[in-house]
Amino acid sequence: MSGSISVAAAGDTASNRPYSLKTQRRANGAEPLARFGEAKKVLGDIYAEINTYVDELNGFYEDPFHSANIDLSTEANPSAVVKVSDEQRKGLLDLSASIRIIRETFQRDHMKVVFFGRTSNGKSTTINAMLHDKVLPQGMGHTTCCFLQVEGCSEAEGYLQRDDIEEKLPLSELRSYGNALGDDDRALPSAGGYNRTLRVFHPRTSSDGHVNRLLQNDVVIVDSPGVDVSPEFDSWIDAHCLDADVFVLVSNSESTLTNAEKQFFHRVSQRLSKPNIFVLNNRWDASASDGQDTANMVRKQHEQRLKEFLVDELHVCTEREVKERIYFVSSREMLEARLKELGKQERAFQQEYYKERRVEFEKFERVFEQCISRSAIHTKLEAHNRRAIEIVNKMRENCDAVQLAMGDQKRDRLLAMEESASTFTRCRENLAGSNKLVACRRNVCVRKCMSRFRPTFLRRSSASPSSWTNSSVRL
Ligand SMILES: Nc1nc2c(ncn2[C@@H]2O[C@H](COP(=O)(O)OP(=O)(O)OP(=O)(O)O)[C@@H](O)[C@H]2O)c(=O)[nH]1
Repeated sequence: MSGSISVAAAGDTASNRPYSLKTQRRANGAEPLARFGEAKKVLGDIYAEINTYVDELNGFYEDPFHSANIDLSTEANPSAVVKVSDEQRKGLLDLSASIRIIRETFQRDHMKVVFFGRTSNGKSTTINAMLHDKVLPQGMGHTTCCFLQVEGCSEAEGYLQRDDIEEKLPLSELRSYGNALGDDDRALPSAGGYNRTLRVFHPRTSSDGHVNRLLQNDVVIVDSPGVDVSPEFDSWIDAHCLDADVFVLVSNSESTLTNAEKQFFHRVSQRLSKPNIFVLNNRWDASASDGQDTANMVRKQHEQRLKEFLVDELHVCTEREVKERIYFVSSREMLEARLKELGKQERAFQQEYYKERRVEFEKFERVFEQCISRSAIHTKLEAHNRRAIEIVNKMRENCDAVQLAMGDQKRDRLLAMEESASTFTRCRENLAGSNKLVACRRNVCVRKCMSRFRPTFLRRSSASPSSWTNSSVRL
């Protein structure tokens, strides 16, 4: 999948496409996570532009003559003025409503990764290592008691939000609400079991100016209660996984995958088509004490079993792809090293061969970032891209229908005008004929009058005028 987003219509050449993400990415050398934001921005611009056209068209449909600077006050019969049909106007209003909803929806779109695994395998520690900060509570025993969803916020101070109340809670209460080992009874799963969500809003940029790359780039990270604490897999998947782009199974490299972990991912792969699953064999620092040979044998055994699980059982990746999906890491070492580098702690836990594990953790992060960005663009933004093309096509159909209807109306009017013109010509000819007839009749009449009254007139006119007074002319 290229990640190239374009609403250019078929037939457009690559050179005249205004929105080629590939070109933009090449120009600014953007890293994988940034591509999602770029794609989102480009789509936002596209939808804003489409919206302008829809508004403009709407203005025209409402009052076509105003748009064309035609003064209707001089129109003899305004009710006969050409109008856009209700159907087309409604069609356009519907498009406008869809654009508004899509713009609102995709502003909320993000890249989402969900971490699963058995209690104490190190899910929270891994998330903290990836965030370069101790955001989530971590520790021995069963700690995470509900789904903790970490998101970026622009505020300087982070906050919490429960799924049942809107009120923002201070970040300092995370231990009370999200941690089964909390020191009071406010831990979340009172109703709704482990399926509850506590949203953890963490500043994208910390007070010391450190930019959190994942949160900065719209990545939402979900930590889950251990898969061994509850069998509510289906409801977990429905509530938290249907929009997930990537799943990370944090397993314990000191043991083997448990049935609960396998079952969970069987359910996931049944409900989602080809989910992107990464497996982190965590606590790999423990292998350092066993010597390299033993570590290599254990690693091979894990790799073989995990390959069978992902490729042969779940069918979620190929034999080639699986190499990029399995990692042997120590999240604790990684977290502590990063905290030390940021000056947040003095000493860092490190075992022999730490550097190899660090390289592997960083490789996981790189591949993970490429995968989540590609998946989110593909599943989330491409749907909006397709919808944008649909909307443009519908607008075009709508305009075509209006143009056709107006063409029909114009033709009818031309026909009516031609008919009126020929009636007018006929009337003028009739009038000219009538004038001739009247003139002719008048002449006949005059002649008749003359022939009848002329002798009398001449006779009288030859007599003296005094004789006229006592006599009258009889007609
Ligand atoms: N040695 C070692 N310890 C680790 C590693 N990762 C995590 N731990 C420790 O394991 C304990 C449990 O880690 P968490 O991150 O809380 O485990 P979790 O999977 O989130 O556990 P729950 O929240 O209870 O489900 C903590 O004491 C961590 O310090 C690791 O890579 N190596």
